[in-house]
Amino acid sequence: MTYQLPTPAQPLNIGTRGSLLALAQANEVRDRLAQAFDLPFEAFTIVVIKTTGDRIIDRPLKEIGGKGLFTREIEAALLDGSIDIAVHSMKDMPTLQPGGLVIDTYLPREDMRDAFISPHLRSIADLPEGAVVGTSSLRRRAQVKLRRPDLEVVEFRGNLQTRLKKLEDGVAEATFLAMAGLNRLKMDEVPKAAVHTDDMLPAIAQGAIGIERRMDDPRAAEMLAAIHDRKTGEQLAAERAFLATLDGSCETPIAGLAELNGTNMRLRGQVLRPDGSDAIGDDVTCTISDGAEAGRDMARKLLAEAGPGFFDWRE
Ligand SMILES: NCc1[nH]cc(CCC(=O)O)c1CC(=O)O
Repeated sequence: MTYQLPTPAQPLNIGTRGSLLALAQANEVRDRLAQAFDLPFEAFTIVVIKTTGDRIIDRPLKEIGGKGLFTREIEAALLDGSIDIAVHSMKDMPTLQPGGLVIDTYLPREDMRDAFISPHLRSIADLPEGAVVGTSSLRRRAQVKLRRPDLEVVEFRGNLQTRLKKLEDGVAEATFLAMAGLNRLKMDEVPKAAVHTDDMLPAIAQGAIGIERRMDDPRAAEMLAAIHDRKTGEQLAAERAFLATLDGSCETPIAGLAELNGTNMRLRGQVLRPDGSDAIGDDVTCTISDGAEAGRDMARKLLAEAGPGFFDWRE
């Protein structure tokens, strides 16, 4: 280490949102850094930052709109120096960071699959004709309707506990959550079944934690390099290149997953009409170092196939 390591008197400030999942993720980053540099926990402070997305909980995300709903305030804190690093669910991160900030560190990826959550049923196929499913995710809504046009999808926002309560109250028969979140929170008692990626291709970067820092902070760069997971970085390079070229906003149902096999990468991508009436997908294999290029190529191919108006609502 070339730089002065943090100490309890001058701790490294770790910024995060305040949800249970966000805190678990920030704690994991602190634990890994403490371990890697043999530092006491007191050499790190976890700074909770409330974002616009956390503040507005009574409206669908797509209505509030705009990218970076869950990141703007955290990135401002990085830029003004009140925090040194920020921990994010990469699924929620825009593909571009504000000038002066960079994300180039990832923890080992958790289970990237979606979980089917229902007190009594095990899979989408088990749902009776016309059953109600809750989700706030445009991707999951479109994927469910694609597979089962008979199902009714209702808006389901709020944290994990809120959603589980809604299931208990019978507001819906089932919902979906990321396996990663359930695993990180050790919510073993939640009635869940992992959905095969052939049945529901996950969101870009689902299950991956990324760490953002100032570009001109060599100490943070050197510390983070010690806990970086190269394989997750390679997967996300391809997935996020795919997303960036699609220019996906939170209003476009997009799915994608890169998987590594030796020196090869299998990349799958999917774009869907928001009402689930149509979907276009692709599945390619390339060498890992070509992943980002494969992601961009796939995006261009799917966009050409989709044509203009593909993402428009059609009620
Ligand atoms: N959009 C919310 C969000 N962002 C990250 C996760 C789960 C953890 C992850 O994918 O890393 C979730 C909740 C969910 O989809 O169940």
